Amino acid sequence: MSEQPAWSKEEFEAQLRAKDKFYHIHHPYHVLMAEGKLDQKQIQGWVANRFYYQIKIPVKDANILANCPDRDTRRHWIQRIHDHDGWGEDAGGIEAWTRLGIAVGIPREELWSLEHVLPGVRFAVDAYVNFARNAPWQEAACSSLTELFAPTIHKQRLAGWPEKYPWIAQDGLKYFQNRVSQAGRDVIHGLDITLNHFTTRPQQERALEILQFKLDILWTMLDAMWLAYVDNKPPYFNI
Ligand SMILES: O=C(O)c1cc(C(=O)O)c2c(n1)C(=O)C(=O)c1cc(C(=O)O)[nH]c1-2
Repeated sequence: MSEQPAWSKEEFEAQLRAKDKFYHIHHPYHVLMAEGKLDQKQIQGWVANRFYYQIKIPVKDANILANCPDRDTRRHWIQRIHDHDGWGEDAGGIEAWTRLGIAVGIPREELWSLEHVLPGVRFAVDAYVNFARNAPWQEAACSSLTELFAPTIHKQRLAGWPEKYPWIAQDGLKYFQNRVSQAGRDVIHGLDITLNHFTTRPQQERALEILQFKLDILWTMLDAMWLAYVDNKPPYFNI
């Protein structure tokens, strides 16, 4: 069978964007969160587990930099590390997430101890870091494209939480505020790399698989949290 013709860049981008139906915004844990139906323990569980994702994102990006021989790309990509680790006066996203933790009632030391991180969440996040370490840098860049869908989810929290979770101090939501513009900027660069690197139809289909892999990571993190904090069945609960 002969190879299918490549999609145009517009069609390829549309195929990538069509993956939004698998975004974790549709996961039942997220749906409950958006509806204001999570209790404090369940919000805390999410914040404490997502912290592991937050601290690994710059490690993931450092792996992409380490694999990338193109200076111009590195000059752009390094911004992501500054966004999370902080730079100069800006304390960065990890610190903003720590403030979110404090706002939901998790002391800084407790959050940073990682004591609440579930094995399933750790495995999923580590799979993302390992992928970035081992894959060609363009594939790793492509895997960040779930950020196409992230501004919507951050805006949903900013719009809904003050009314649905009035016990969370407004200061805690700053992380989401910062990410709306940062994610928008990241996506322009990530999309540019992806649309120009994956040019044949099999390569474009490979890009869709990579994006699905990343969607699976985000979804699987929430599966682990659902079992632990909604079904009250954390690992070894029955021993
Ligand atoms: O809160 C979210 O739902 C969400 C999702 C994602 C994502 O889609 O990967 C990211 C973020 N937040 C985020 O804050 C963030 O910094 C980020 C970086 C990346 C990435 O893959 O490089 N994804 C995301």
